[in-house]
Amino acid sequence: MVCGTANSANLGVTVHVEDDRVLGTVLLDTRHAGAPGFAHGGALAAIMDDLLGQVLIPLDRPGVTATMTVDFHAPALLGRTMDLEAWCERVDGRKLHMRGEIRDGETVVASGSALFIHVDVSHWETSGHALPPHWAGWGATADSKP
Ligand SMILES: CCCCCCCCCCCC(=O)SCCNC(=O)CCNC(=O)[C@H](O)C(C)(C)COP(=O)(O)OP(=O)(O)OC[C@H]1O[C@@H](n2cnc3c(N)ncnc32)[C@H](O)[C@@H]1OP(=O)(O)O
Repeated sequence: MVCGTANSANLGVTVHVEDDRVLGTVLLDTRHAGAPGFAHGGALAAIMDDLLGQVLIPLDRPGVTATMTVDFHAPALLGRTMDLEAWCERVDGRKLHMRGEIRDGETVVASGSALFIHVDVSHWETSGHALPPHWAGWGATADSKP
């Protein structure tokens, strides 16, 4: 619902990995409004959750959000391309401490911190839906990492 290109109702987030960081952009419009002209905080929170979750890829650890805090520092205007950045601050066993920012130019519009928990890929098999083929073996070597 945030970045999936197969979903025409996605929020239009695009991301890529550079070294151990996730960088990206998003351009919100009237579909994502809270107050007129301003992005809904829930849309920003969804973007933050997904952005922080993308850090699982360079970490090579499958995981899920256990808890997340989003601080809203400045109003997010619709119709502006905002920059996204996220990284892993600390790994403590299965606990993955993620941080990220949504910025409009030099202004940090929102910052986020989350605890993700490293899970086995089998965590998602309980839904009965097929997993993406490229998830097979994901994180198999993660436990041997520092
Ligand atoms: C190509 C790929 C693309 C991938 C790109 C993906 C992008 C999308 C990202 C979206 C991410 C999501 O929205 S994920 C969807 C939303 N999240 C969920 O559905 C998660 C639902 N919750 C759970 O399934 C479970 O509660 C888990 C897995 C989080 C934890 O259960 P568990 O495995 O049994 O582990 P458990 O023993 O309870 O907890 C392990 C340790 O974490 C701590 N812990 C657990 N929960 C919390 C918590 N809320 N706050 C503080 N601490 C916590 C425990 O105290 C414990 O610490 P200690 O005693 O060891 O010290």
